[in-house]
Formats: sequence, C-alpha cells, structure tokens
Amino acid sequence: MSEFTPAATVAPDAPSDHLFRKLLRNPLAVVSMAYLLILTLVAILGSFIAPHDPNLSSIKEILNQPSAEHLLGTDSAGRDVISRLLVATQVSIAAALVALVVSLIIGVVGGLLAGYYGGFFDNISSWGTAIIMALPAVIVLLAARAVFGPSVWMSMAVFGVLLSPAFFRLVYTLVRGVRGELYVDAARVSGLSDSRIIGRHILTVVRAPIIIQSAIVLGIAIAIQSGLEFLGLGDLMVPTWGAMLNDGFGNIYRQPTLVIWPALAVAFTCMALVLLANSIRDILEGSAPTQRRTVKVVPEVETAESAPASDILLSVRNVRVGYNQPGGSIKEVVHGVSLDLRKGEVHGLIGESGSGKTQTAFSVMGLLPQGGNVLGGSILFDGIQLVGASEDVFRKVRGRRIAYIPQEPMSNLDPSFTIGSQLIEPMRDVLGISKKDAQERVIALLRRVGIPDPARTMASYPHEISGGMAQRVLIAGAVSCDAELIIADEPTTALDVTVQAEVLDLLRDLQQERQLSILLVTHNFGVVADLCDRVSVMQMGKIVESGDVVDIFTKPTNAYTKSLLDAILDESTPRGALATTGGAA
Ligand SMILES: Nc1ncnc2c1ncn2[C@@H]1O[C@H](COP(=O)(O)OP(=O)(O)OP(=O)(O)O)[C@@H](O)[C@H]1O
Repeated sequence: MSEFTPAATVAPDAPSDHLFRKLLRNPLAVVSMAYLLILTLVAILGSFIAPHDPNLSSIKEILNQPSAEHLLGTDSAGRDVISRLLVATQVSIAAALVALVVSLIIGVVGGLLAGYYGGFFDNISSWGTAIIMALPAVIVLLAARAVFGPSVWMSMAVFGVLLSPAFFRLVYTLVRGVRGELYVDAARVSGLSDSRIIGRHILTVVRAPIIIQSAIVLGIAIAIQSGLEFLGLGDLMVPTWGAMLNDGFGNIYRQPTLVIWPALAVAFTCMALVLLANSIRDILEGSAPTQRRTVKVVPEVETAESAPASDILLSVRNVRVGYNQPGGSIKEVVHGVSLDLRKGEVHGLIGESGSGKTQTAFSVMGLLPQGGNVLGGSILFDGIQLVGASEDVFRKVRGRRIAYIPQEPMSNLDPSFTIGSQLIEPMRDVLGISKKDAQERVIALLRRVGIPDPARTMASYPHEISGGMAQRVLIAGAVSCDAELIIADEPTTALDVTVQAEVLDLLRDLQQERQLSILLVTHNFGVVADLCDRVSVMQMGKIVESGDVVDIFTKPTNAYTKSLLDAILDESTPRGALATTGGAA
C-alpha cells in the first residue's frame, strides 16, 4: 500500500493559498485537480442529469450500439450505459468516502490519543492496530458480505476499519515527534487544556500529511470497491463502476465498449488522486527545511549605529534576543551584541555554554527556535537589513548567500534520502542548473572536501557514512551554492579529535580558496587560534572583549577572556612525570 512516510514531514503551517498557487504551477497537479473537479460535479449532479433511469431494463434494447437515444449504448439488461455511469460515479465516490471517513475517525483519533497520552492509550491502540493489520483484508470483506449482505456501504465501512492503521501509524509517529517540542511543553506549563494543545499545536502538524494520505486511501478504496463489485459481490440494484465492469466483462466479445467506460473511470480517478497526493507531498517537502524553527522577529528595530564600510559583509549592532515565557513575560538572553565581519575574514564567537553564541548566530539567519525573537538592534548583511525582514528576504539570502554548518552532522542529514539527492536538490533550486550539471558539481565538491569515492558516497544514505564524512558532506553543501558568509556552529565538536583537525584544515583551505567570510561559533580557544582572524568573547549574553586574535591572545584585557585562555593553557601544559614510589622495573 502506498503510504505517506512521516520522515518526509511537511511544513505544519504551510499556508493553503501558497500551496494552491504552487499546485497551479505543476501541470500534473492541474490536470489531476481539473479531473477531480469534473468528477465531483458528476458525482453531485449525476442522478439529476442522467437521461434515463439507470436501473430501467428493456429486453428489446439489450446490448444496443451507441445511438442518439443511448449515447453510450445499452448493457446486457438493456439499461442505458451513460445513465448508469453517471449514477455509478456518485455511488462509487460516496462509498469510497465512507471507507475514508471511517478510517480517518479511527486512525486519527487513535493516533492522536496514543501519541499524545501514551501509556494505556498507546498500549491498547497499538495492540488493536497490530490485530487489524494481521487480518487478511479480502477474507474479512468476504465474511462481512456474508454477514451484512451485498451492501456496498457496509463493505466500505468494514474496509475503512481495515485501512485505519495507515492513518494511525502516520498520526502516531508525527504526534510522538512533536509532543517532545519545547513549545508543546511551554503550552502545557502555561495552563492550556489538552484539547486546546491538540487543536492548536498538534493538529497543525498532522493536517497536511493526513490530507496527502487521504487522497491515497480514497484511491485504494475506489480500486478495492470496484474489485469486489467486479467479482459480483455487490448489490445488483446499485449501479457502481465495479458492477458495470462485471457486466461489461461478461459481454466483452459482444459489446467490448461496455468495459471501457467504467475501467477508464476507475483508472483515471485512482491516477488523479495519487498524482495529486504526490504533487502536494513534493511541494510540502520542498518547504520542509524551514519547518522546525520559525522566524519571528519583533519589528521594533533600532537604527544601525553606523553604515557598514564597503569591506564589511555583516554588521551586527545592539542585537537583543528574548524568549517568550509562559506568563507572558520575555526572558532576554542576548543583551545588545555588536560585531563586524569583513569580507574574507573568519570571526570567532567564543564563550562558555549558554553565553548566547548560538542565539546570536541564529538571529543572523532568522532561525531562532519557537518563542525566540530579536527584540531590537540591527543586522545588516551586505546592506540588507535582516532584523524584521520578511521570510521572502530570508529565503533570498539563506542557503544562497548565507550558508550554515551545524554542530551535529548526522542529525542534519535526512536519513530517508541519499547524500547525492540532499546536495543536488538545493543546488538545482538555488542555482537553477540541470540535474546533470548539479551531479557533476557535487562530485567535484565531494572530491574537493576529501571524500575518496564521491560517486559511491552520493549513492549512500547518511547511516552508511562516518560522522567525519557527514561533516565534510555538510561543508560541501554549505559552499555548494557559492555563499559569501558561512555560519559554522561548533562544526568540530561532535567529531573525533583526529577528524576535528582534518575538518578545521579543510575549512581553512576552503575559506582561503573562496575568500569566504566565516562566523565561527566555538567554545574552544584552540580552534580560534587555528582559524580566526578576529574574535569576540561572549559572556552571559554580552560581548566582553573583541579584537584581533593575536592581540587577544597576547594582551587579553578582560578577566573572563583571561580565564578562558588560562583554561586552554592548563589543558595544553604537559603533565609532569608520575611520582614513583618504587624503583623502575
Ligand atoms: N528555546 C529557548 N527558550 C528559552 N531560552 C533559551 C532557548 N534556547 C536558548 N535559550 C537560552 O539562551 C541562552 C543562550 O543560549 P545559546 O544556545 O546561545 O548558548 P551558547 O553560548 O550557544 O551555548 P552552547 O555552546 O551550549 O550552545 C541560554 O541561557 C539558554 O538557556
């Protein structure tokens, strides 16, 4: 069964008009939507516009060829084919909707309860789902027919129960994922009721995947329903596409066209639903990278103290960052940070854990976590004001002109896609180049960042490569679209010591080759000494000292800077020989 994979999660709050506009730009989606619109109209109006009673048989008119009276001819009982087709559309779609609604109610409610509350709900729902999935669907449907009779509605309701695990598993996985988000905890702490939290925070995340899955399930329900009716298990008095197929197949040698119309209706409808679902998924996946961290900038902007000089690429002035607190107050975590980054310069941002380095770096990218806001100040990137900038402005710079190298290489690669596709897609999108060109560039880049067999690595999934290789891949990704500014957030922290040195060498070489500007977040003065031209030392949300690396190393003025420097000197001081109590062996 084709199923929407939760790994390919979607932007929870993708605006629907935005999505619709993107769908209109996709020819397959347009054709599918046009077909489904016509089908819906036929389903609604079918019984009104049918020229004849769909069940009125006439012995005199058995298997007639198309004529003015019967536009598509008549069937083996002398009934008007076009009238049956119109009414069958209504019945087939409505019956498939019954299956969909039943599976949605059971699957979504079960998935929400089990995912959100866990415990008892989780046990009982997972147990129920496992049992339903173990049942052989066709046998159950045959048994249901024996018990309830040949009702298309009843068999589709039973089929809905059998389909419900598809929704259950999807919703369960998504809810488990989002339930651990800080903003859900914050909502709970702030006293919101469970129903409000599910309605506001959880349903928004599962909404889009459910829509996609619904289209797929509807197609499956139509196909199965037609199959059952085709086998002659349906109600003879209710015209459906499957029953028409059954009649047409029995007379295929005498009147071959009878099979064609219902077969086309089933095939086109299933195709249109699956193509539409795929188009929606592709669009939502395309916007997925921005899903977790929303950009929220308070438009209270202080004017820049000074316009950037021509060689200054990034000018940060008095930036303050705060987080919304449950009671409505704001906790300020960065208190007026200022720094300049020149073109081709590596600027280190150093300080102990929690000093505000990451918040400062994320402000530049407009990627503060949920609840985080730039409260004031100015961030000028090549003359573009990023504080208060719209998502459109950020889209034009993020990935294109400002790239990011994260701390945890593995968790920044999507496990469900190959390395190649994760590097190629952004390049095609940003640079507008062909797939072939992008592939060639990726191979050259991977070779450049020291990956020995680029073609094999491109075809590998993230779990098939080492952490060091993954970081090289992400560095390749960061420089792949010719960004001018790279923000590297502790890029070597998660790596082995030997690999750390190699990755730092690579960064230094790439920086010199491409004249990159790098804002390097680190807590390690050794890394600063190795790579940076200038450094800003952060403590408790403020920059306490800033300047040329050599000056800071030789003449630190701030006590905190001195203590950080002393710490690395302590670490690097060779230890004395062990005092021995006995003689040498
Ligand atoms: N989502 C959040 N909500 C509230 N406060 C936060 C949030 N994220 C970070 N903070 C606070 O912001 C302050 C600065 O955090 P930041 O992540 O910038 O530190 P850092 O210097 O990068 O440390 P580390 O090296 O540990 O990443 C910390 O006091 C932290 O508690």
